[in-house]
Parts: sequence; C-alpha cells; structure tokens
Amino acid sequence: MEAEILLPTQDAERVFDRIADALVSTGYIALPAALPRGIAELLFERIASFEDDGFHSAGVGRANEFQVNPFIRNDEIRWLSIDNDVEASYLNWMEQLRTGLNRRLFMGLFDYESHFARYAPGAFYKKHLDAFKGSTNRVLSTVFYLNPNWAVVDGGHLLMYEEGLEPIAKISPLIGTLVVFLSDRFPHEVSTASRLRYSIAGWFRVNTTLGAHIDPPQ
Ligand SMILES: O=C(O)CCC(=O)C(=O)O
Ligand SMILES: [Fe+2]
Repeated sequence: MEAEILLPTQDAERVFDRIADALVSTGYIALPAALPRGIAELLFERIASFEDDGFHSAGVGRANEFQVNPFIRNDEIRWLSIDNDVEASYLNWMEQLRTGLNRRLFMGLFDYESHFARYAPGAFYKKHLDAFKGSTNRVLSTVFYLNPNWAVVDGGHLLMYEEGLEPIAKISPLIGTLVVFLSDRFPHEVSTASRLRYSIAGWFRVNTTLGAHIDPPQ
C-alpha cells in the first residue's frame, strides 16, 4: 500500500473543533468514530498481525528510572514508526491534530509519540497519571481503541478520575473511539479485561529543553 498523505478534511476539522472545545470546558473527551473507519480497520489488522516477539513488556518511569512492574501494568507495547504506511497514516492524522490544536488553543505542542498496546486476558493498568505537574513534557494524552465488538462484560474499561474516588467516565475500548485528555489532570486506569484488548496510547509533548539541559527521550 502507498503511504497516504492525509490533509485535514472538513470532517477532521470538525473533530479538531470538538476536541479543542472539550479541552477548554472539561479537559477530556471520548469520541466514537474519530478517525476514518478505514484507518482504524487497517490499524486493527496491523496490531493483530504482530507475532509475540513484536511486543515488549511495558514499563513505568522514564529513561534510567524505567522499570517493568507487573503489579502496576502488564500490557505489552510496540512503538509506532512512520516506516510503515498504516502506522504513518495514524501518525499523519495525529500531526494534523497537533497543528490543529496549536492553531486553536496555542498549546505549543511540539511532538507526538505513541505505541500500540496489547492487554492479554487478565491484564490491567492500575490508576496512574501520565504526567506529574511540572516534571514532564507530556501534556496531552491520547488513546485510540482497536477492538471490534466490545461488550460491557469484557471489562477492559478506561476509568477516568478527577478529584473523587468515583470515576467520572467509564469508556469501552471499541474500535474507532479516541480519548484525549490533559495528562497531568486525570488519574486513570484500565480495568482487567477478559479478552485480548488492543489500543494505541500516545502523548503530545512540549519542548522542555532549556539551555544545556537536554530532555531525555521518552
Ligand atoms: O489503554 C488505555 O485505555 C489507557 C492506557 C494508558 O493509560 C497508558 O498507556 O498510559
Ligand atoms: Fe495512562
């Protein structure tokens, strides 16, 4: 397949408007059918085609603080690359979203990193924040789901929290749904799934390199 150069369509611009409005009003949004259906289907075929050795255990922390802790999370991940046309079409859409949000909200989003995630039956990711105030350059989190026909009994929900102990949102990981939220504001968790669960998690980052301090990758 040839790499598809995606210019923002009117549909995409409307999606960017909705995301921008939600970030201002509530700080998060879950949008069904956010990307073109064909892209979601190709990404599903792509993630389903990887052999076990195409993934590695996900860790917690950055650079030299990185460690695998199966009590916090036990999903497996694989970073996306523009070298693959299907992955490139997703990264291209996210690039349009990045510039679209910068234009609408002056967020200064600088780049985007993302990985496929595979949760085997029984896997979970305990409650966490993707960024701690002031100590990371991840400012906006995205999760895009790739599971056809998800039922409530399958578990594997994204539970979003704000201040209280009760979740403010419970999101099914149904193919096509995109969740976007401010990284330092919403603790969230993935409840145990009873089925294989696929997603793409990603983060828009700001450039925090100052003077001689080089921000470490990932
Ligand atoms: O897959 C999800 O629903 C969320 C994953 C997540 O929170 C993360 O990778 O940081
Ligand atoms: Fe997260």
